[in-house]
Amino acid sequence: MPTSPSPPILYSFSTSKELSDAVAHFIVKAQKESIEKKGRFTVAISGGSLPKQLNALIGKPGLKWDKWQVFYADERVVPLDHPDSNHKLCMDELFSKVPIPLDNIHTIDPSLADDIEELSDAYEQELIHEFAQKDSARFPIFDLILLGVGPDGHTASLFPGHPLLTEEGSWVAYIEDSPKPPPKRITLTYPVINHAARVAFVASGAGKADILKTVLDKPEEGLPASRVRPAAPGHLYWFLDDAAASKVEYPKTPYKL
Ligand SMILES: O=C(O)[C@H](O)[C@@H](O)[C@H](O)[C@H](O)COP(=O)(O)O
Repeated sequence: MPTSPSPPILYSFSTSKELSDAVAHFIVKAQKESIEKKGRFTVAISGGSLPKQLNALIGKPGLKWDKWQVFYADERVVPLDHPDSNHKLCMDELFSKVPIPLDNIHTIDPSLADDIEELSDAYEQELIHEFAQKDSARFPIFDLILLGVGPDGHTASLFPGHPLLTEEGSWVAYIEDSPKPPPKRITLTYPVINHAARVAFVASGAGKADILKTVLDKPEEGLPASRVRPAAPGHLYWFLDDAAASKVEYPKTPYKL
């Protein structure tokens, strides 16, 4: 049974190249451990600036792309080739440049867009198909969930003050009033995020400095990103650049490549 969360581990890097290289190194290591244990690597990825920051994975040795099972931590309810689609973004930035079998990338079904509840349930079924039969767990245990953080402290499509923050049963939930456009989205819920083996936030730039100070130094304020606390044996990692980390007092750990 999961127990109380271990403290977050914060890394900060002086350049965006060092940040991307460390994130790639971390992912290779997580992938290796997961494949050794279970023969597969289950990952959930957010949108925003994150997919671009994964570019150090392109051409990196040691990656077993055929063992990856990729889901989206959140997705905008738009066609898969729409400029707002997180899937399109991830394809453009990463997946079209690496030998991952397309069947291993689990997208929403935009043909259900007229009924967002059905679309969200169908995505939950996609997760159940991957996880429930194999791990028979109440919630899926992702090997890695990669998240960003927005200027209001949101993460995935979990926004401050939204009723979704208290969702306890569903694996996937939908929102139709996202303050960040586009308004219709689906998102993994906290029970899923907080059951993961590893959750890693990646954020960069001085524009994130104030919100990261609140998220990391004042978790009691309960911003959505502060509520990400994977239960033991899960771990939470923050990969920042020095500009983003400039106001944070939470102690940094040196990253060992
Ligand atoms: O689809 C989305 O909108 C994202 O998943 C969202 O949660 C994102 O990760 C943050 O808004 C940070 O975005 P940036 O990295 O672009 O600041």
